[in-house]
Amino acid sequence: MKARESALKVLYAITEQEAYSNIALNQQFRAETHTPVDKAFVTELVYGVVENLIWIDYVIDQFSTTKTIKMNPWTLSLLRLAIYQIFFLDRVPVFAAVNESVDLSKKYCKHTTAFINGVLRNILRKKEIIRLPDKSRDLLQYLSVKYSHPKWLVQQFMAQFDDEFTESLLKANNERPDLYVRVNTLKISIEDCITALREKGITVEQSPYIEEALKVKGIHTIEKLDLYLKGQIYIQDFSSMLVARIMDPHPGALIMDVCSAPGGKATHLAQLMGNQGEVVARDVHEHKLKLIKENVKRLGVKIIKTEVFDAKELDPTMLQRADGVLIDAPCSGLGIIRRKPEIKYRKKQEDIKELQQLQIEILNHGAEYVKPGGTLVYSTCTIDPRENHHVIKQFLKENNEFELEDINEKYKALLPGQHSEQMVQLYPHVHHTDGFFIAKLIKK
Ligand SMILES: C[S@@+](CC[C@H](N)C(=O)[O-])C[C@H]1O[C@@H](n2cnc3c(N)ncnc32)[C@H](O)[C@@H]1O
Repeated sequence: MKARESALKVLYAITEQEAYSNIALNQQFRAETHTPVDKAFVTELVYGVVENLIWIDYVIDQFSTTKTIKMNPWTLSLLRLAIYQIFFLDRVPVFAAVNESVDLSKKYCKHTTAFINGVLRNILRKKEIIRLPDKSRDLLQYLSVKYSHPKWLVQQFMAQFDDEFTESLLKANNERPDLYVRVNTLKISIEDCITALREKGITVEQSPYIEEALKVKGIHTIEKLDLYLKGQIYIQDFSSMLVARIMDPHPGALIMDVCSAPGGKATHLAQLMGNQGEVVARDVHEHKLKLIKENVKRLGVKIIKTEVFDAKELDPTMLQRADGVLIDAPCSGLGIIRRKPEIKYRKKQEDIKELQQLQIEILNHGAEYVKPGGTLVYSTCTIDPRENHHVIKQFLKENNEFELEDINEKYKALLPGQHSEQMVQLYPHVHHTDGFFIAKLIKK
């Protein structure tokens, strides 16, 4: 199958069947063989279209008599694919972008071939006259179309941040994130890992903040690398690595990770503990425990005990026993739009309130497992204060036996950028990491 056809199928799965971009791409690559260059092209097309969906539809709606909302999904996907290539990919000849969409329509939506051809040629003829909404008259509409974020989300960001900050954030959300791997020091030294990666022709930059965090460039499929298969590296964003570092567990400790699948932070905790002590890794979804177990095995971790457990329930057998409890809470994911661009179209305003309730409930139960003098770490991959600062403030109001530790003071050396509060909030456009939040509380 050719690259554009694969991209079309993945796009259809994302927009019509609620698939996640990364999972749908992996499934397509398992089903169809592509060269590394083609895989990179399919990935670029899929992410590019999803990131710019509102802008692309805005353009189509200006030139088509049938509006996008009423279009057959295959027709719409083919138009979106061609338009992304015409406007965003200089290296793709315009005729190739148009002809391939027209050709594919003969297989997927025969009755609209002439329509697709007509709309695309119309856009090509008049593309110089396309105008964004007027920024000075309607900033909200302008930002929503230009950076393809739904209006409610832009409005929410504008209420939380100033206009300049909001625009930089929206822009960064459409950029590709850096790829980080964590060196699994249970299996290889950092130096040897860097050397081995470089020998494969991979560009490696060691983080100045966390020594085991390596920024890597120039790899097509990291999962096929020998180092990966041998469990010497784990794919994990820098911001996620901060969590285990800030939990700062000692060898021999008992740590509970109550929302732990697929086990990124749990395995990092075990690594920092030198495989001594115990990490109880729980998740509510039984099928996700398999992912933790696979990672544990590959990484050579010996101290993780996996358990299915709903963190909304209280476990009376664990009360005040843990040295550390990690709540890496389910959240809106508004900090990882760069990785999963479909998040911005799927989340709804009302989801945030529901999530906040769940987060508070899980945090309250997790707190019960912390022994006096022990640690409670709360983290999310969102930038919404209602899921972050507000959750912690409410918790502290109701639990005066806990107090905030000043992460900024104690772990300054680990943190990129300037921070002015005890909790840490990272933003993609400021810190070049995922949007991420961490708070650390100590039980008196
Ligand atoms: C942010 S992810 C955890 C990522 C993980 N800590 C890591 O570093 O790999 C949140 C996890 O919480 C789990 N989850 C959601 N609701 C839960 C609940 N009520 N009890 C336990 N786990 C839950 C989800 O299945 C998901 O795996």
